Amino acid sequence: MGVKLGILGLGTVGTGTVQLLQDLQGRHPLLQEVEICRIGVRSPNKSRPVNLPQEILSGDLSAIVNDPQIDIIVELMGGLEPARTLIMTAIENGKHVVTANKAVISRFGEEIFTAANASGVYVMFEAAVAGGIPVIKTLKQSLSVNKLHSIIGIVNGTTNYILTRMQTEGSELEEVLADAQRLGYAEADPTADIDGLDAGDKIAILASLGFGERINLQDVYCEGIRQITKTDIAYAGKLGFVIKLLAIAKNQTGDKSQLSVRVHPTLVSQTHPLASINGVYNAILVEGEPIGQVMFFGPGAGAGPTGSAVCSDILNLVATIKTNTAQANPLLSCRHKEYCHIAPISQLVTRFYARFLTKDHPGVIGKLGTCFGKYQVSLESVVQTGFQGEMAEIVVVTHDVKEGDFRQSLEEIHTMEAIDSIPSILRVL
Ligand SMILES: NC(=O)c1ccc[n+]([C@@H]2O[C@H](COP(=O)([O-])OP(=O)(O)OC[C@H]3O[C@@H](n4cnc5c(N)ncnc54)[C@H](OP(=O)(O)O)[C@@H]3O)[C@@H](O)[C@H]2O)c1
Ligand SMILES: N[C@@H](CCO)C(=O)O
Ligand code: NA
Repeated sequence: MGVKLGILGLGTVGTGTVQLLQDLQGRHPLLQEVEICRIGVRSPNKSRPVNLPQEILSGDLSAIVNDPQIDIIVELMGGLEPARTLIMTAIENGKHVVTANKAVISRFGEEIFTAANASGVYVMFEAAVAGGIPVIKTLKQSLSVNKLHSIIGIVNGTTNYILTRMQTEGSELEEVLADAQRLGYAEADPTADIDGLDAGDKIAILASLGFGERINLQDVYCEGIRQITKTDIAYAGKLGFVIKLLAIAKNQTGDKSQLSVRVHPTLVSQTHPLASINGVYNAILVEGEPIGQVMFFGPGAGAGPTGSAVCSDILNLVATIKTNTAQANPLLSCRHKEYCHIAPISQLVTRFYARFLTKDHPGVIGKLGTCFGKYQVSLESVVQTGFQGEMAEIVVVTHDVKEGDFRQSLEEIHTMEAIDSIPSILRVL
């Protein structure tokens, strides 16, 4: 007997998944057991780039998750609702679930995985983070024998594409964004990508797998790339850095009480392995004991790569169904019980880059230095190269400092007569 799939959504990822399942030569033989039974879409009569019997397509998604014949529901529609309710119904009906939906998993993980464990089914989500890069199963299985120190990723292709082009062309964000939308790399509403929210969902998922407990999405600090200018990219370059939107989960103390989970644009040394990840590509650098550093690189989106991730989950489920064991496989099910304590961003210890516009008075750099000293901010470098109109431009890079102390020093600096403005404050890896 074949394993029967009900697929919800036949857009970019759904199409990539169906195309892979329709072309089985040279792939794992277990995929031959898979039978695409029903596909739910919004507009069943729309023309599609895949050949399917018309009767398979339906606009009644609820009927699919309630169909007793279906073994696995593959949710590839996106959005919070009705995706969440359909996933929950599928689980209650004893069906395994595969989803690419990072938004649903990062927000409703507790409800979904608790229900799945109670129903004795698995919810798989390899496609939800970094598309085709097999990072979910790797963190859950291969790397889970390590004690992790950090997970640092470029997990949003749209912003990496924009930052890469700003860097190579010396352009401003708006120009590149408009072009990226025209080329179909950025969505019509790019908010979730540009403001770091998509990367926030993804690092919440990776952190929960890497550090063994649930993450409350509200605790994840998210800062996007809207404020990045070509001026900062140029200064960063002169100082030996590139600017990347990094998603970081880091255990600052080793006892999980100081886990920091955050997304923000970051100055990355040009010699760091993540500095050379350009365009729409994703990469994730994991550091743990005893493995040391391991990095995954590849396509984070697109029909083929994401379809590959979805089908790898389907393959795992087919193998499980075919082995017919009543025991839950702890490497496939969710083991989380508690929520992680996440340190507030004010407790973060990091280096900073800051750019000041000041009056061109004697002694300004000295006054800045004195104020920094008062708040334990030690400077690694100070550069004054340019002018913006009448204003002198001063760029500093600090040594490691507690974010709360640094922000306090900036509050005082803001009140100085010689300081016009502080156009940018960025963290340095
Ligand atoms: N695109 C990527 O490269 C990528 C990468 C990683 C993860 N993901 C995730 O994969 C999921 C799907 O993304 P996608 O890019 O494939 O989306 P998409 O191209 O917009 O396709 C969505 C599909 O779902 C159907 N659909 C949406 N809402 C529906 C509703 N309320 N009722 C019935 N059908 C509905 C649409 O039907 P119609 O075709 O009839 O409109 C369409 O077939 C999302 O969770 C996304 O975050 C995408
Ligand atoms: N919008 C996402 C797609 C993959 O989740 C990105 O740009 O990486
Ligand atoms: Na993946």
